[in-house]
Amino acid sequence: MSEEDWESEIDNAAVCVPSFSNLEQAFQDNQKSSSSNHDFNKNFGSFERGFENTKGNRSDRGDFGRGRGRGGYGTFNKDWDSNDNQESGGFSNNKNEENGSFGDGRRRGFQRRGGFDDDGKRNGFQRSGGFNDETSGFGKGRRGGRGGFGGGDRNENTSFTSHHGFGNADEKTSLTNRNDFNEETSGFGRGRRGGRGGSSFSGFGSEDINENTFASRDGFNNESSSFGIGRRGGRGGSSISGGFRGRNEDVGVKSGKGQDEFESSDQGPRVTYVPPPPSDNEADIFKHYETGINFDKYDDIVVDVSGSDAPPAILTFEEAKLPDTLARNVHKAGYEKLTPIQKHSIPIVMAGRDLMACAQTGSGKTAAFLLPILAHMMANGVASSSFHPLQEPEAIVVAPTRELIYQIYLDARKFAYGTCVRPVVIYGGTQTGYSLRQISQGCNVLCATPGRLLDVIKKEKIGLSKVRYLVLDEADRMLDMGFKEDIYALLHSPGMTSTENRQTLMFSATFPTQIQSLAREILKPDYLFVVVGQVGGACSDVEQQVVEVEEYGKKDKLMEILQEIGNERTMVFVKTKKKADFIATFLCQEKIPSTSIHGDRLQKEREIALKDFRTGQCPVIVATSVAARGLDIENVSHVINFDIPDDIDEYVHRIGRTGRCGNTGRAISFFDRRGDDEQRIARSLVKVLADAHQEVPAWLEEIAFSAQGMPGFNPRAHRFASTDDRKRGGFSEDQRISGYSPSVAQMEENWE
Ligand SMILES: Nc1ncnc2c1ncn2[C@@H]1O[C@H](COP(=O)(O)OP(=O)(O)OP(=O)(O)O)[C@@H](O)[C@H]1O
Repeated sequence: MSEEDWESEIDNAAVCVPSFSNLEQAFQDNQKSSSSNHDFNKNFGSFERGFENTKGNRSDRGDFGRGRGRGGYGTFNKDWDSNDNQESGGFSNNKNEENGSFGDGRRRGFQRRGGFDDDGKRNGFQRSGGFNDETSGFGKGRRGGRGGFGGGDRNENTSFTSHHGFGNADEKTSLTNRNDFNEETSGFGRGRRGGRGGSSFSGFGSEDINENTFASRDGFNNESSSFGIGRRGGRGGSSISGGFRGRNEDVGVKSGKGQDEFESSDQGPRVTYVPPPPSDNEADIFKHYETGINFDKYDDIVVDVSGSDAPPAILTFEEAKLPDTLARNVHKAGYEKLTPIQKHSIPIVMAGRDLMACAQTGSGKTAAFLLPILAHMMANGVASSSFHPLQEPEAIVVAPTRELIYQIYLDARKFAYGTCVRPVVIYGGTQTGYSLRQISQGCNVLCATPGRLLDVIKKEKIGLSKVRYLVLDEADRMLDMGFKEDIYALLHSPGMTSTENRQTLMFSATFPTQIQSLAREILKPDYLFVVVGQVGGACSDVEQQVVEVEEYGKKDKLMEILQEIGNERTMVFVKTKKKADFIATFLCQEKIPSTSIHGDRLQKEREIALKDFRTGQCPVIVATSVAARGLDIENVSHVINFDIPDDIDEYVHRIGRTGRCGNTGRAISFFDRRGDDEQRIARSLVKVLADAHQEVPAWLEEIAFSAQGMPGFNPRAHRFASTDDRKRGGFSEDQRISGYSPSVAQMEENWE
């Protein structure tokens, strides 16, 4: 069979899989019994898609991978769907023995060597070689052909029996070690090594299944496709929790260095996810939430504009003299009054100046750059772009996360509604072909994550010679480690307009002085710097509270707070991806409908998670730093820092997910005085609290004071430029004294 044939093989395989009706029933029961599991069922929907037309009795024969006597992808027999896997061995051997699949031990199946056999309860998938030995697996491993439910010694101590797993929930044997499952072993169809296929099966079975069952998936599927088809990942395999994973679907992280926010088409499996198109309904396009009681108080915030010949601020939208359609759209979006950053940025951008702008979270920075760009483009008679394989946009907006760039795109689309300006969004985790199709249909304003942008430039689908506006949103992040290289690559891409011939605009709520000097290199020398309030200051509408909790007491404290909060929308930030899954799962078990978002989740899952959070289906989302910046979600009443970030800017962005647009919010941060991050951040935290007129606990002040002796702590460093760094001769004290280092949270999210 040729390479290409695998796809059809897997398609056909769908017909041959066993019946999941019992299982489905179990899931449905499950859904009824617990409100926390709806996502699982949603995922199950996808799963069905992958295995549609299943024929009941074929299960006896296994063969997810459709025959060839290779065991294929195994069998789901009655033990499976009755959630008895642990007790009875789950994938009991009888039916499968003959057929490979889950049976027939050593070389092919699950039993004998542990896995789902009679020892299931004791061993789960573990100990004696995981599911199989090196060559077997659900079918067979690399040498054996297809399948590869994984295996290998690494599975030791890694069982599969938790809420994420096959069987009944069992905290003790939960999936916290799930990643071990894969490393260097085949693991459920760990593609390249694992042969063809396999499955992740995360979240089959018990009543504890819920949205977070996905958690194990990535562990299993890393570098593979598993149940998908996967170029590298071998052929086939499944990601049941995430639905069918097609060929070469994204697994998120670019290996080695780099951001999790994008993937390069050169590396790793190809992505097939095509996001659903946004609604075309006008009411949906202009849907917005109300400004809060403190919106008018924005006017009291001190604004500092530095640089020469700054144009005067405008006070009203009328003064902006926006083209009629744009003005109408602004009105329809519910914008009646300008925020301070808009008052200053709009005339500056319209005057053709470069800009570095810093204003508190949730104060309308997106419109502050989109409106003048669109107005300018319209006033200059932008040509309606039409189909062409190479597009040359007039404006490019770059942001560090997929969800954020999508949000910016929606804003651009809203403001450009009914005009000939066509915004397009492209981002990692989605099919490249889809991005290219979107671009080729016409593109005036390109919103992109950096990796995907470089990709399409390299493919010569985007030309840069007409770029008049380049926006870096969350600019400090974009110039920080991880993204900096890409931004420089963008700036030096062939055909890119020179600094003199374009306007470069940078926006953020934080701007460490070190980054300001980097930023200067890509701005015109006469750029203007607008600071609303204090650079890096927290949003004044967020009530901040720091609670001392030791690590082991955090879960209980979280429960206590969430029970108090009730159904209000809450974001819980943790330090690692694994912890995000773990906490979300824990909350679901405690009957608090929760979801999670982090860089190891598939893009589709990330979008579903966010949607569930936005709609209130899951009022709690547990997130890593991937969700810290920019996300604008209505009615987030609380942010809880389960783990304190090790970087004060990260803290400011995280708590800025609440208290937006004049609304009030509350942030509660757990502080374990023995933690390194806590020691590192203590002093800056005290300053942020004090600056925002929040209560600073005495014990925190004490810790901050004693933190001076901590390694890595720089007592003279202050990260709070009150204004333009040029005023201090271009170098900050902390820059001179110590090098800038990225936050550990960023490292975890981006580099892991
Ligand atoms: N002038 C305005 N009138 C009413 N609502 C506005 C106005 N400007 C912005 N908004 C709304 O305020 C919310 C926050 O705006 P936006 O997301 O642009 O904030 P931001 O400053 O970019 O925040 P962050 O720093 O977190 O990225 C959005 O819902 C936006 O639609």
